[in-house]
Amino acid sequence: MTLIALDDICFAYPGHAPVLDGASLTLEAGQRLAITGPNGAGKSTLLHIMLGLQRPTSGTVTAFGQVRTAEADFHEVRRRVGLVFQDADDQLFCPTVAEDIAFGPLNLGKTRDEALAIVDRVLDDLDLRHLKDRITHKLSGGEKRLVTLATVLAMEPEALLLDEPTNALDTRNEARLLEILQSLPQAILLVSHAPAFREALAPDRMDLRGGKLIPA
Ligand SMILES: Nc1ncnc2c1ncn2[C@@H]1O[C@H](COP(=O)(O)OP(=O)(O)OP(=O)(O)O)[C@@H](O)[C@H]1O
Repeated sequence: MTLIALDDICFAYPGHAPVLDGASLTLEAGQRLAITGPNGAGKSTLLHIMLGLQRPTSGTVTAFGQVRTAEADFHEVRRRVGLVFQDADDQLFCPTVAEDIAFGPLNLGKTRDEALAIVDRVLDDLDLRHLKDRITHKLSGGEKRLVTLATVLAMEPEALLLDEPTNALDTRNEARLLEILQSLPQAILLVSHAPAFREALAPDRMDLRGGKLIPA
């Protein structure tokens, strides 16, 4: 089953040369797909387009069987697809780790008790219980990355878009993250410059060059 399809996507930031020039891909349920390409190729932009954070100048975004164009179309997509941003500081904005993780479930209409149970479960799953009451902005870079993943998993998404998830992780935490991600049932679209991590998690790979995606 196709979860997300990009068809012939073109995109330029206002006043700049095109970043995407006919990029197409599909993400199937359970698939692990890596996107590679040089710095500035447009990989993060592509992930943002999938969630409607940027709108293509032409081309089609289809998610869960429906073409998505207007802002309202993307609300459901953002509920069902979790994005781990390249920069953790773009994602963490509550005073404590527990509040940051509870934020998504509360927004989805869970009660306070339900949200707190989810916080405990996700922190246990990721072996991060010790961070629960920490002040988010005082975490180390690596701790922030792992908490970011926790905030996304708390939403129980059907697919994960991971933008450089190993950034700021030491070797031990990179290995732990790999183990955690390998154990998840969700489809994963991975943008990563770390070849060993990428190959271990996502055997299928597309290369973004000249604004197009080419099977690699
Ligand atoms: N808000 C913006 N306004 C103008 N240009 C932008 C904006 N955001 C990104 N860009 C430019 O668009 C291009 C694609 O950026 P993007 O972050 O998608 O690339 P990337 O492939 O993810 O790069 P990296 O591997 O370095 O993270 C780059 O040239 C970048 O400088």
